[in-house]
Amino acid sequence: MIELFSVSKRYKKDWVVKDISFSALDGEVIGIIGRNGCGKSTILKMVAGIIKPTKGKIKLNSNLISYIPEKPVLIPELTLEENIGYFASIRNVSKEKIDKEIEYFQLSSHLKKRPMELSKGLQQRLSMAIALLIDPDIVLLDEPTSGLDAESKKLILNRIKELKMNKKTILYVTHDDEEIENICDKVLILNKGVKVFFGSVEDFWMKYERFVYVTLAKDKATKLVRIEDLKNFEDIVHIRSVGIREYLGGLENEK
Ligand SMILES: Nc1ncnc2c1ncn2[C@@H]1O[C@H](COP(=O)(O)OP(=O)(O)OP(=O)(O)O)[C@@H](O)[C@H]1O
Repeated sequence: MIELFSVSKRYKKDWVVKDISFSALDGEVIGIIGRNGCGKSTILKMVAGIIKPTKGKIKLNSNLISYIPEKPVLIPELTLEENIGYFASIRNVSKEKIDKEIEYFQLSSHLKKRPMELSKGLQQRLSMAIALLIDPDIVLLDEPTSGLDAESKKLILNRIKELKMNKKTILYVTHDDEEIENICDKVLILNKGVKVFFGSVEDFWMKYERFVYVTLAKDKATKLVRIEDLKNFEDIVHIRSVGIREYLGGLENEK
């Protein structure tokens, strides 16, 4: 469990996280959403204990925490096998657990390669494998699937679902609407360091008016339409939902 009580962070004169409170229960995935620079990574780093809040308090029910930053932290001189071995030796991890992670993330045919020789997807899979060696209770992920190939994405998302089933508490920074709908139980929406919304995806859509994109047969034009206004169109050939991020981006652009 993760609890934030009125947490704020200041860098020099700038408050980049302002008075944030929320809690994440065991077995919950909380999506952290917002534009670039709105304080998402700063929140993860404060929960991970890498940086300290300027104000407020963070309570965790376990100190078994894994933080997976957006860019994998690997030792360039070591092979994949040596990287895992090194991190496992610091944490006293069994050979059985190492083999399990290598197998899960399908890394066995790449053991002798150095990080530079691995694709972005394989580097991220290795980073996840290392992070999960300690069997953490709290997992903090910063856009783990951003820019990855489909196979790596699937492996990582399935593993997150499994962690959730095993009652781990997960904070998940994402820019991906589909992932928000598929794996997040709740979302924390930030704007310039301020909490705009915290609650379930369903509650978000109850609170904010829902729009969809429709394509009309007549001119094949795509229009943004309120759900309750759909009945006014007779020639719709395609409907696409508007995701949370897209929705928030649209609102900001309209201002
Ligand atoms: N060490 C630092 N010193 C000074 N300012 C910082 C530092 N780290 C982050 N910032 C600033 O704090 C703000 C929030 O940064 P943060 O990385 O938390 O945003 P983010 O929402 O994760 O952005 P992105 O989506 O681009 O990763 C930004 O304006 C950033 O420039």
